[in-house]
Amino acid sequence: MVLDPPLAQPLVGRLAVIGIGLIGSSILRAAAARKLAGTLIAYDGDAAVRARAATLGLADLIAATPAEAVAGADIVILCVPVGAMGAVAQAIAPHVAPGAIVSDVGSVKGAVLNALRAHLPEGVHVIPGHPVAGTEYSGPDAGFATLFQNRWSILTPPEGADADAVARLSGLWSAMGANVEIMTPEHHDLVLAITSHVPHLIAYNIVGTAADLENVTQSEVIKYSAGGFRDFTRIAASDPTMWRDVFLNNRAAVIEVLGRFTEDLIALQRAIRWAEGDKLFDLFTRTRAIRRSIIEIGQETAEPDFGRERG
Ligand SMILES: NC(=O)C1=CN([C@@H]2O[C@H](COP(=O)(O)OP(=O)(O)OC[C@H]3O[C@@H](n4cnc5c(N)ncnc54)[C@H](O)[C@@H]3O)[C@@H](O)[C@H]2O)C=CC1
Ligand SMILES: O=C(O)C(=O)Cc1ccc(O)cc1
Repeated sequence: MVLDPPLAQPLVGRLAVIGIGLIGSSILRAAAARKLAGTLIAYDGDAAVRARAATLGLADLIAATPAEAVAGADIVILCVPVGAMGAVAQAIAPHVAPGAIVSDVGSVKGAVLNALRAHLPEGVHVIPGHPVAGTEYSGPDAGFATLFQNRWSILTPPEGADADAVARLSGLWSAMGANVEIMTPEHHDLVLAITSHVPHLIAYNIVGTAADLENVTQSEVIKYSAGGFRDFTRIAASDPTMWRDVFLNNRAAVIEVLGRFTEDLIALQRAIRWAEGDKLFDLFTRTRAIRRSIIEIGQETAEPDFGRERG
């Protein structure tokens, strides 16, 4: 996958990224590759990450404090775990210029909007966002410039948000290759509960169950793990802090979806008990069609290659 060529004129004067992990470093790489900002500034709470980001040349300036990072910034994007958004918003609040945009990339939107609005002053445009793109890897080395190419980036502006600010943020994501969609935080959190959060929970659960069984079967779980289980282990290798925070901050939607999921699972269990092959066959036929339609609209490659496609 290739990025479009650099812009003749940057879209943003100063772009500040707080949290230089997988997503933050991918934004920095994409913005640098396409010259989307006059100046790129980055800050991370971990000194070792700041040092690594400097070695990798990820920004024009690696700030020593959150205050230094956001001073004079036109757009600030918080790329920290969902549970850390409030503390970062509080730390930057006195230093963000009026009229600046503060956004984020968190996987949950309702709780993050509340956390940001609780701390940031009125004159700052709070426009939460979520690029629906990632891998099971973390840290500044894991990012890559093409991560957002042909992926959705969802913005969840609060009611009455400044239309020009939303357009500027949307333009930045488009320039990084993303397709931008706008929705309410509540809708986002319900949709992502079924498409991302509960699937991750299922992966964590099945790998945990298999690991417990392994005590009984003495390594056979690993030895004979076929394609399906291996795919689950990839997802279950995702960052524990990030995913703990996702579940703690999207509890209502996850519990709602889990309720539906367990009902459907029990129905499958019953079909197996009573040897109702038609029921199983019908469901598997429907789900196969869903997978094929996802491939057709280009949101997935036939062979997943997350994390291998660095550029
Ligand atoms: N990993 C993924 O596939 C995706 C993650 N997201 C969201 O992006 C956000 C970041 O995730 P990743 O980049 O994967 O995580 P990461 O673990 O790679 O990076 C997070 C960085 O934030 C820093 N950090 C933590 N607390 C901080 C604080 N209080 N102040 C300053 N820096 C702090 C950490 O030191 C770390 O370098 C999360 O909110 C996550 O929900 C969104 C889409 C995909
Ligand atoms: O690695 C995968 O399969 C993912 O699902 C990545 C991912 C993780 C969290 C998000 O909020 C969005 C994308």
